[in-house]
Amino acid sequence: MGVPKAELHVHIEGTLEPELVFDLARRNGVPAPAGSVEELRARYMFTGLRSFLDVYYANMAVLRTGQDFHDLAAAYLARAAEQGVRHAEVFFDPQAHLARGVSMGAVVEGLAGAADEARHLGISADLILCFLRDEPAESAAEALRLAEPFLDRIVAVGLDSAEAGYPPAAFAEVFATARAMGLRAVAHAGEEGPPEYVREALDLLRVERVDHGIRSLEDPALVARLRDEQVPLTVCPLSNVRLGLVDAITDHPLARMLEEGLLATVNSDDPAYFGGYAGDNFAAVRSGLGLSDSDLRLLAANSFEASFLPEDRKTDLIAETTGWAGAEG
Ligand code: HPA
Ligand SMILES: [Zn+2]
Repeated sequence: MGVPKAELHVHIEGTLEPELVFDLARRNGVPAPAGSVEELRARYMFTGLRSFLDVYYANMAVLRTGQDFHDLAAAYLARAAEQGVRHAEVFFDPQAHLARGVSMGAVVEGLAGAADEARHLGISADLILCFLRDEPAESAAEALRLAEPFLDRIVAVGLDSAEAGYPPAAFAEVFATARAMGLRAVAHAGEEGPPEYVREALDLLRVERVDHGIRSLEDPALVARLRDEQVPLTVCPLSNVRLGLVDAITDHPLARMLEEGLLATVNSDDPAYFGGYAGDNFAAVRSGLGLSDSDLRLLAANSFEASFLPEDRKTDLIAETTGWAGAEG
């Protein structure tokens, strides 16, 4: 089960396991992207973010109906709950689905329905609408407009997809609109993009968390700011290794981030593609970096602290991490 934790960086489309790709292709009468589950899984050798995204967008073409989004989220939430996730803030990429003729309502209501049902498993979930940074800002604004009837089911906006060459600045206006609607804000920055993109996300998008942020370590002044302001960073260790951004789990900068006093959390990103869910990422950094049980408790407490949960629920969940008996317990 592992330490009780929140997952703050998971793309629901990145939880689409190969078996479900084939089930949904059959159910919807659309072509499967490969001849077999094994053949599809064998393609999961990535040379960088772009090479991963090509497979990720191709596979999600099997998602057509509200039921599909429901089933996708139900499967993820059940697996996350098994690994000790008590709360998840889940990204979704509506522009990718709207482009295939799937409605915003089908996506949001499918995902939100599964979240409601998963409460009996002891896990809560909120949705984060992500804009695709390699699409024009007008397309992001249109997605936000289409989401307006569903804002009671969405906690925040985010920014994802190919990062290098797509700085946050272009999305300042749509983020301002989203914040004026009462949504919180996060953005991927400093995954493959430079530290300057992290500054832009903070200063121009006014985000409350930075997703990834690992390249911030290249800039000591930025590290000092992230520490002083206790800006949460949603780090995804197995993702960074599988995309070649970090050579090996034993070299992952998470340990240094903790030493620097940064508010780091551990997350799975796209667990169907990168070799594991939230608990698997905790286990990987524990053995790969030699983290102690008290480091794991700190990472788990950070995850609740950095969440968009109400303060009273944060306090209760942080108390659960303190009471956790440890990996051997
Ligand atoms: O790791 C990621 N980075 C950016 N965009 C993404 N969309 C899904 N996963 C990712
Ligand atoms: Zn991500």
